Amino acid sequence: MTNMTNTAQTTQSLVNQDNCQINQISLSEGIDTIEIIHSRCKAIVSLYAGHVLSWQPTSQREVFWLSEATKYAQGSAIRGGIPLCWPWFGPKVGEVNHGFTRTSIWQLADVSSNDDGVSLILTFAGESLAKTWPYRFKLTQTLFFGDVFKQTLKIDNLGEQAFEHSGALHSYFHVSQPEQACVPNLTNIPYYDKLTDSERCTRLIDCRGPKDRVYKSNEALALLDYGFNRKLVISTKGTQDWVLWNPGQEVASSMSDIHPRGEQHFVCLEAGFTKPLTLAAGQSYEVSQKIAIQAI
Ligand SMILES: O=P(O)(O)OC[C@H]1O[C@@H](O)[C@H](O)[C@@H](O)[C@@H]1O
Repeated sequence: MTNMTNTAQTTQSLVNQDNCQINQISLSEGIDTIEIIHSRCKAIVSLYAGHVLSWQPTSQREVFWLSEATKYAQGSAIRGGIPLCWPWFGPKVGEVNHGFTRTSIWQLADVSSNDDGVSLILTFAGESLAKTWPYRFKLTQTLFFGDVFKQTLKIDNLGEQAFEHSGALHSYFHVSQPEQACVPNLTNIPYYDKLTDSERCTRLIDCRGPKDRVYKSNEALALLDYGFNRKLVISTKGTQDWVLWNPGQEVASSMSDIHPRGEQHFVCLEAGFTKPLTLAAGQSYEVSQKIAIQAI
């Protein structure tokens, strides 16, 4: 968060209790963050992009990786945390990679806390926000930060025609080293390998990059980290696949928003529905993930 602290800030207190402080911090360029300090955890969420930046349960290491070189500026995607990819996953000619949601401003609709943690509700609605995607929609993101983390994205089609959409909860998990991290549940699961444009099924030994794979599984999985001696147990609803991505050293060093050697400390495990689904007029669709931490 080093490059956030240099920008002009004003702070508004939203909750001020013995076990919980929640502040809304306005950075320059119209970017606001919600900072949570609770007896169970600390967390930061950006209203720009509706983006979780940080979650650190008390007595644990940070769970999400966030680039020290990312920009906090309108029009730029934030590198790290949990970008929300929607209404499409991946590239689209003439449009922003992974959809406009991650470069749009969200509203804070509700904040609440109890002894277990903090819940936030964020919303983002619009119509015709992309040349190739002229539909009317509302997104409602519900977040819970405590000993566990829960995230639900509800998508409402508010228009009068069906639309196609795809997306992902694109989590960047903080790991000791990709070489020390593995996901046993993905071993022997068939995947589409974006790097070779081929369907494959190989043993997954560790998470070192370059890897860019769409696994055909939506089963709960565990990201084991033998350097940090912890296991992140991730379960989902409403998704179709898991995307495993780490750019590797060569590609990362050409990306201006990844700090030097930054790729040595994250593994992206994205809860996705990467193949387009049809959402009828007036209908809604939900994707969610829950993350718990266990020692190994
Ligand atoms: O640079 P972006 O748009 O944030 O995308 C990062 C990566 O996101 C992953 O989801 C994709 O599978 C990769 O192909 C892509 O490189």
